[in-house]
Amino acid sequence: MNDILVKVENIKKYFALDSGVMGDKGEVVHAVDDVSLEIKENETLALVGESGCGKSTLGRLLIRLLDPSSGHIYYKGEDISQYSNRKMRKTRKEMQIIFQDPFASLNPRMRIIDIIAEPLTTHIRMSQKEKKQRVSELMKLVGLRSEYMMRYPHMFSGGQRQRIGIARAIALNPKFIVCDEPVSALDVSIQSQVINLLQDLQEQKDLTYLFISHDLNIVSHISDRVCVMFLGKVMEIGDTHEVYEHPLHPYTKFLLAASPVPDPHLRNQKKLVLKGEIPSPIHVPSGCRFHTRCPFAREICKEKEPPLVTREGRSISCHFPLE
Ligand SMILES: Nc1ncnc2c1ncn2[C@@H]1O[C@H](COP(=O)(O)OP(=O)(O)OP(=O)(O)O)[C@@H](O)[C@H]1O
Repeated sequence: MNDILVKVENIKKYFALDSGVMGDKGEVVHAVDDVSLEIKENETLALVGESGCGKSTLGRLLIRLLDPSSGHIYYKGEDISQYSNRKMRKTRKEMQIIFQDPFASLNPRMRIIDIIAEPLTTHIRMSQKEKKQRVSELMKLVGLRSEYMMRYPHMFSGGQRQRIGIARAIALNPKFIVCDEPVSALDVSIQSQVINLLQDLQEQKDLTYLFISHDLNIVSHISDRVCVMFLGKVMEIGDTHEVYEHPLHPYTKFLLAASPVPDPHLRNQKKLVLKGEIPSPIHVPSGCRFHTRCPFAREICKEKEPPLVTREGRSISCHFPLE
């Protein structure tokens, strides 16, 4: 427990947009902009922030579904950021992803047995009997009846499809799973069942999760620590309950205040109203990139980017943290 499983150092992902029609210089989206963080073995680190702040891009970078523009990614202490596809093969078995949309992420023309067994058959040679056996075990593990393995995805509900996605993700006994908004496409009544399943599997199989979510209630329920991102950058990281009770970054406080939190103690927190719109990740503001929206911004915030400073397990990037 508490060994570092995944670590990123100064990771960046910039997307170059196509050049304009007049042949002018193409613009660059700063999707992930110099992020450093660690994920401990067996923990759930939640990644939160408004739409477009770079959560999915960061999740995909960590498991090398995307190549970083610069920076380093370490898995079990090894720098995998420049690994070739061939070299990634072994590591990739230990890293999986669960996607948001269980309708789009399952091939409608494939039977469930083939969907779940896909990662197995690409990595391991197995007979049809062994495949059936393993898929049957996996289906039981995620609460599905194995008699349904010859059916197609359209014959299942959203929650069941997400269970199929989860069975596929755990087929190779991974250690690290990026859960990218795994329940946000599901009915609220189904969400907690899938969350409980993820928690049970984590316990049984010693899994480590990066849990990407918009829903701060779910995050408070499932995560050990939370990382708050804004415009490609980390604003705050810390123990989830401590961050929820005493947010130190004005942006974290805003996110919590804007979210319907059932805890009456948190509900009474003073509301914080942000100015303006989220700036463009193409034209990132100078200094602290949050300054154009921050009600507490002063002159230095416009000029100097605050470093991410860690004290007593809490990291924060702000010139004037809240008391
Ligand atoms: N392939 C791409 N090409 C160009 N821009 C991209 C690409 N992928 C992502 N982006 C941009 O990078 C930024 C970060 O996107 P990302 O999907 O990582 O954010 P997010 O926080 O996961 O958002 P959401 O919660 O809406 O999924 C956005 O501005 C997005 O438009």
